[in-house]
Amino acid sequence: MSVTCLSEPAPAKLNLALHVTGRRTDGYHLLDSLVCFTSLGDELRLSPGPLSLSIDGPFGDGLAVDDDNLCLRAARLAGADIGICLTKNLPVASGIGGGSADAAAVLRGLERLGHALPADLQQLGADVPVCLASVPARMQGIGERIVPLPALPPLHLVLVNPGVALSTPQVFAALEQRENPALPEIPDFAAAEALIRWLRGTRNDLEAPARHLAPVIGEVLAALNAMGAGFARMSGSGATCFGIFDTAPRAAESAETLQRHGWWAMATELAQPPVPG
Ligand SMILES: C[C@](O)(CO)[C@H](O)COP(=O)(O)OP(=O)(O)OC[C@H]1O[C@@H](n2ccc(N)nc2=O)[C@H](O)[C@@H]1O
Ligand SMILES: Nc1ncnc2c1ncn2[C@@H]1O[C@H](COP(=O)(O)OP(=O)(O)OP(=O)(O)O)[C@@H](O)[C@H]1O
Repeated sequence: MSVTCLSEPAPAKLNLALHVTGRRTDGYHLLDSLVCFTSLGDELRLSPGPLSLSIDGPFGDGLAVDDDNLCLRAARLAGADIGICLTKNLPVASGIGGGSADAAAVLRGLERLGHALPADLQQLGADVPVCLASVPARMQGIGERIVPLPALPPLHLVLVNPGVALSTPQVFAALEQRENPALPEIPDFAAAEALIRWLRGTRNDLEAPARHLAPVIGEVLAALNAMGAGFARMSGSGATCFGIFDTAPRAAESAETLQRHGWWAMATELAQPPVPG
């Protein structure tokens, strides 16, 4: 029997804009979000079964290898016996979709090995459908309505996490205004400047409740602006924030400076679209 091992990247998810537009009767919130993915992310390797998980990487110690791990839940949902190695490069519970990205990467890998995708992906997490696509997209509903967008212009990004884990349900619970306007129409952006102009007319509605729970987020945003970011905002339910810089060297230099605060700060770019086949 041939032994097949494969690797699958799990890019970090960024909510460039995130509007909360309502709430369903089951308590889930309706969202309207411009989502993109970065070349920085976790890494998954799949090898023939039985079902198992090992975790390494800079944030591996913060994540228990238990049955609830989203990698194992994804494999069980797909009915697959598979050995999974996860290199955890992204901080846990940090608003950049680490768990959802990992689950989606396991499902993408299993699909390459001939497994069918499970029907109800959202039982793994609201962000799993958009992470499965891992391309720039408008995300609506509670995360199930995904409209892929034309490629975004190149962005020189810095991601900063101050080391405070935020619980997504707690951030949603602390939201004061649940019915906000939808995103303005999303044009085809010719350059980063046009995207930044558009972003200035949008919000992350979860930023205020997250800052209430973790005031250090305000310090992170101020530090990104002080470093010369053309735009800075929190992603998802926080606490990770992103800054958009003019050039890759300025992003790299800013990340290095921000690390001196004791924060996780990484320069990155938008993920390249997956190569078909
Ligand atoms: C805030 C976002 O990061 C934006 O991309 C996501 O919507 C969160 O996605 P996620 O972490 O995959 O979220 P889940 O694990 O499905 O949900 C965690 C909890 O967040 C709240 N939740 C999540 C998504 C959503 N549309 N409305 C919600 O109210 C619910 O209390 C839910 O129990
Ligand atoms: N493989 C995984 N990676 C990260 N978290 C996981 C994983 N499996 C289970 N979890 C659990 O999921 C919870 C959310 O973690 P995650 O890193 O996905 O949050 P997040 O970045 O805030 O996600 P989102 O941006 O989708 O809200 C954590 O409490 C963690 O214990």
